[in-house]
Amino acid sequence: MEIDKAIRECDDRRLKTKYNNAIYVIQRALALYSIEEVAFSFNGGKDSTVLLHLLRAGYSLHKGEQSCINGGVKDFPMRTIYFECPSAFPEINSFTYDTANMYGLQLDIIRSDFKSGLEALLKTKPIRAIFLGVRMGDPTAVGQEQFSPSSPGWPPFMRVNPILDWSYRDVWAFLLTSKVQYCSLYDQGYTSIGSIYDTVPNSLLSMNNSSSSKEVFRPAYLLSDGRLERAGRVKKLPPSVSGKKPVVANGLNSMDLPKSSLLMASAIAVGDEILLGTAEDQLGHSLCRKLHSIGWSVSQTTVVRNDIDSVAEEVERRQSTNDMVFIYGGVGPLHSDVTLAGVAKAFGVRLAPDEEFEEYLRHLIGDQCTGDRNEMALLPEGITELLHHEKLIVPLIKCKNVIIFTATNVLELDDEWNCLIELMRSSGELVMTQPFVSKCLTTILADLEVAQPVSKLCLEFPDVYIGCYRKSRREPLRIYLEGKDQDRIESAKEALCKKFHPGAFSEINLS
Ligand SMILES: Cc1cc2nc3c(=O)[nH]c(=O)nc-3n(C[C@H](O)[C@H](O)[C@H](O)COP(=O)(O)O)c2cc1C
Ligand SMILES: Nc1ncnc2c1ncn2[C@@H]1O[C@H](COP(=O)(O)OP(=O)(O)OP(=O)(O)O)[C@@H](O)[C@H]1O
Ligand SMILES: [Mg+2]
Repeated sequence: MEIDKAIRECDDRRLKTKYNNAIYVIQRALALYSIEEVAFSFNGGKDSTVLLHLLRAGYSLHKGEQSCINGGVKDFPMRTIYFECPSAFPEINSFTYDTANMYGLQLDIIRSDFKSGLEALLKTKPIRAIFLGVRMGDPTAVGQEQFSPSSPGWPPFMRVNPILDWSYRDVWAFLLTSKVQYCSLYDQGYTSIGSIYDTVPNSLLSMNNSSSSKEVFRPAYLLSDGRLERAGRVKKLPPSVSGKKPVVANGLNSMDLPKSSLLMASAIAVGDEILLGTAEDQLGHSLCRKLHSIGWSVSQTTVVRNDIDSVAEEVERRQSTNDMVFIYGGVGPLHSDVTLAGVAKAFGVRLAPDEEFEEYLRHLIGDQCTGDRNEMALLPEGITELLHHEKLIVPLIKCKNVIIFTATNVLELDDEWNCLIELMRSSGELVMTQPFVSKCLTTILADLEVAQPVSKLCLEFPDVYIGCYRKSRREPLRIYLEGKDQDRIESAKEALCKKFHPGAFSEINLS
């Protein structure tokens, strides 16, 4: 079979791995279901074109035809479904029909929507499994495996996704290596094709020549960043206006929130080395100061082991009771780097290859990243948002209300924090509440003398945080008053002083 031969003879190791895995899925599906019971959902797009040739190769191998030199171009009896839509590009339509002709596909053309079309088809045909060219990163791929039963409410069939883990690069490596035809739109700058109403050529491929009136585009395979595959799709609204909620408690919108409201965060350090006493957690301290400086309260800082369940349990607990959770440590390619797996587990999702993140890593570490599988580019599926900032070489990772810092020291944290604040401020996602006001008083009075009056003061000023601490047993006691209302802090201070003889307290500046 010509496809199989072309891939096996090429020297792209990654492509071979992807090909072998896809062929394996196809062969297992063909072992499970008879050829009458399977169908191929083909729409002339690049992903389904890849799948067509994988299916031809897989079917041929399944039948033990490896020795067939010409590959039997028309020997592909699998039922092929095409949902034809009036808003499809004419080039897509003609490519679909021409391809069906060339390979002798038995085309079932359906002109209704996917669901009712499938309902009608499955009533008359014994179809039990449908092959799709869905890839991770496609909006519809979330939660799907290579074998995924159709969703509740859909007619029952198995969705088989042999190229689920293929990237944009993998798709083009396959199409170019196997030298098969693809829809002409991909040579005109289209990189992902929807309908005529929502798809334009990808401007990143524009060869903008001012002397020519018609814009010219380079072919799709020259798009170097697969993460920008959908840049030619009509833009969705930016996060701040697309209904995404700012990070605040109780489902309130930032606009509704009084500036004095208390927002709660917690920090999780992941590191056996901290628990072993080998290293110190300096980031937690720095993070508390930073959060405090923007008026946020920190409910807890914890240290957990480099263990998926420990991370998952802590994240699950904290994310449900805090407005935001910050986690650091345990991010990278080492055996102990399990933070992302823990976050994924906490939210009940799996880790999936993230093409966008993989491109960043590829630019950062180049060749070391071109393996068959890049573990570092696995991120919690469907809940991850990459926060890009020009000053960061890799974007920050945000999973719902959990921010994952990659910083390993305070200076790196400063950089990540500053970028985060800038980004979330401009998108309206982070509410900057009124900063805290504090006063610190010292006294040489004994603890026993101040104990009761200070307890009473706490009851009189429930909105003011009143704390006592010492730097050492020999030094004076420090009483700390903190809150968001300057006048209340002043009143609490006066009330405290009135309870003792004049001069019993003196105010010190802590900054
Ligand atoms: C053969 C086939 C099977 C599908 N099965 C399901 C399904 O089980 N559950 C579902 O929610 N959507 C299913 N869909 C719909 C797709 O997930 C998706 O909504 C559809 O491709 C629309 O994408 P678009 O809006 O980008 O055109 C199926 C589509 C096709 C073509
Ligand atoms: N109109 C359709 N008819 C039949 N199958 C379809 C249709 N639309 C989508 N599909 C199935 O869903 C898969 C995913 O569609 P998707 O648009 O992501 O990829 P594609 O169209 O193959 O390539 P591209 O991303 O370049 O548009 C297709 O490969 C195909 O299997
Ligand atoms: Mg498409």
